[in-house]
Amino acid sequence: MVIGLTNDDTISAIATAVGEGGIGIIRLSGDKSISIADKIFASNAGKRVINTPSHRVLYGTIIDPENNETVDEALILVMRAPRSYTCEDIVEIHCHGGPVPLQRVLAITLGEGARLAEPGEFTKRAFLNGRLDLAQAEAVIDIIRSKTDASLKAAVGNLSGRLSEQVKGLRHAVLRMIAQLEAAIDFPEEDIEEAAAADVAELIKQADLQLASLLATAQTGRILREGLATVIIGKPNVGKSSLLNALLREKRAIVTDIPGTTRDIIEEYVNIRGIPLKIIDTAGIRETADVVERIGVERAKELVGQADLILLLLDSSTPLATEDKSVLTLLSGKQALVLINKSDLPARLEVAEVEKYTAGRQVLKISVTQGMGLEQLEKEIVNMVYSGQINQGEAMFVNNVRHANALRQAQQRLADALTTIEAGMPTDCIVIDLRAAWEKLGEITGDTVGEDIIDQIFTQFCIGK
Ligand SMILES: Nc1nc2c(c(=O)[nH]1)N(C=O)[C@@H](CNc1ccc(C(=O)N[C@@H](CCC(=O)O)C(=O)O)cc1)CN2
Ligand SMILES: Nc1nc2c(ncn2[C@@H]2O[C@H](COP(=O)(O)OP(=O)(O)OP(=O)(O)O)[C@@H](O)[C@H]2O)c(=O)[nH]1
Ligand SMILES: [Mg+2]
Repeated sequence: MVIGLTNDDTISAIATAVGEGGIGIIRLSGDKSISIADKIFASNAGKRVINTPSHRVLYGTIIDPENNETVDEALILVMRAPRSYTCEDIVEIHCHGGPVPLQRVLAITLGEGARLAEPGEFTKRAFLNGRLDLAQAEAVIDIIRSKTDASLKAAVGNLSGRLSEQVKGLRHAVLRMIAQLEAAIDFPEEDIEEAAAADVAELIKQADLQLASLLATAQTGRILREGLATVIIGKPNVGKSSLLNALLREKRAIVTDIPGTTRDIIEEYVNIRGIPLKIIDTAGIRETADVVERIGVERAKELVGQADLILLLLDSSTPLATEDKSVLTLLSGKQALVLINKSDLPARLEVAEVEKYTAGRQVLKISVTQGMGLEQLEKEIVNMVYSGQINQGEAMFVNNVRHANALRQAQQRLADALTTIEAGMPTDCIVIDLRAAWEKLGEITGDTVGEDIIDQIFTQFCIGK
């Protein structure tokens, strides 16, 4: 998509969700917002939009200028540049929240010279006009898409600039290192350059610590944003679908006592104590001649490869079968909890026996139908996600893969600079590595990032945001 330099246009879009709602909002941004609104709005008190100060509301009706027809009753909110979300003149038209009035009012604004906004264009303007940096703009979409209170909290922290501040601090530190080295180059004495390089080596180590502690939050941050990809596996009839239903607290998947009930995968989001789980119920894993079931089994095995967490179910009422052992081999290299289900029934399978095959992974006894052990299961999941992250309430999370990658690359560049120093290479070479680190960090805040990446980020937004 080409957006290019379209900042002169006045843009318009429906800002609220489609469908019926109490009220709905059409938002205009740009130089002509106020004059367009003035033309299509009649205030009950006889006031004019063009004379309305910033952050004031008028009450009246929207009139179609084509035929002077009254379209809807509305409130008009005026926010004048630069005191607005986009730093441009903004007018919001609050009308009744139905698709027909909203589309009609939108069409009227377009008829008066506004252009339909591209996805994310309001927030893109906020970024281009310097109200938000790129990481903050990305936090806006994370807020909209947040899945739990904890995800929301992480995103709101990023909108307020918590991550940006740290990144800016790091960039500043790298810039100071470059300045120190460049100043030393100008001295004829060799030992001044060497001393500067030794100072910078220390500073790099400090910056690396800060980067490492930021990156340590990335795994949890990604989970808060995208959900913990959790796959339930096990041989047929162990209670996988029952567990999904119990965690969801609704009867989502079909449960029967017939092995091979679940054929296709079922995917749902569930909120486990603030952690969003993308939970996937799979077909029971076994050798089978049934073509449909076999495809289901193959897909279950594939999903294991992509999962963050595996919940492997066994049946307490039967000894370990060959099928169980083959399912257990799938755990290799994965984070997993092993659950011995149906522990309400007479036990034929003990924890100690199972532990022979689980390579130190935790084994819990549960009964889905009796609700036994489910609380502990939820606690263990939370522990796994937050492990090592103390003080999570106030913590800042790198919740975005793009940011984590840029941080990792910056860290690599700093490591390169350190190697360069230790090899006694010329100061110019150190500066090249440091500059690369500085640029990588700038990609997070959008200070050093190409238009293609910017476009790619904002086109993921919804229209009207
Ligand atoms: N109706 C409505 N609700 C909304 C938004 C909106 O645009 N419209 N927002 C966005 O989508 C969010 C709020 N974001 C906003 C950010 C800045 C300004 C603003 O006018 N800022 C000025 C004025 C500050 C002041 O007077 O204190 C400024 O910063 O200069 C408004 C909303 C969430 N709720
Ligand atoms: N006694 C007892 N029965 C259970 C328990 N959990 C599930 N069941 C029963 O076990 C049977 C199979 O449950 P499902 O949830 O359909 O098992 P599944 O693993 O999804 O089975 P497939 O989809 O066929 O692979 C049902 O009759 C459940 O009611 C439990 O904790 N105790
Ligand atoms: Mg099932």
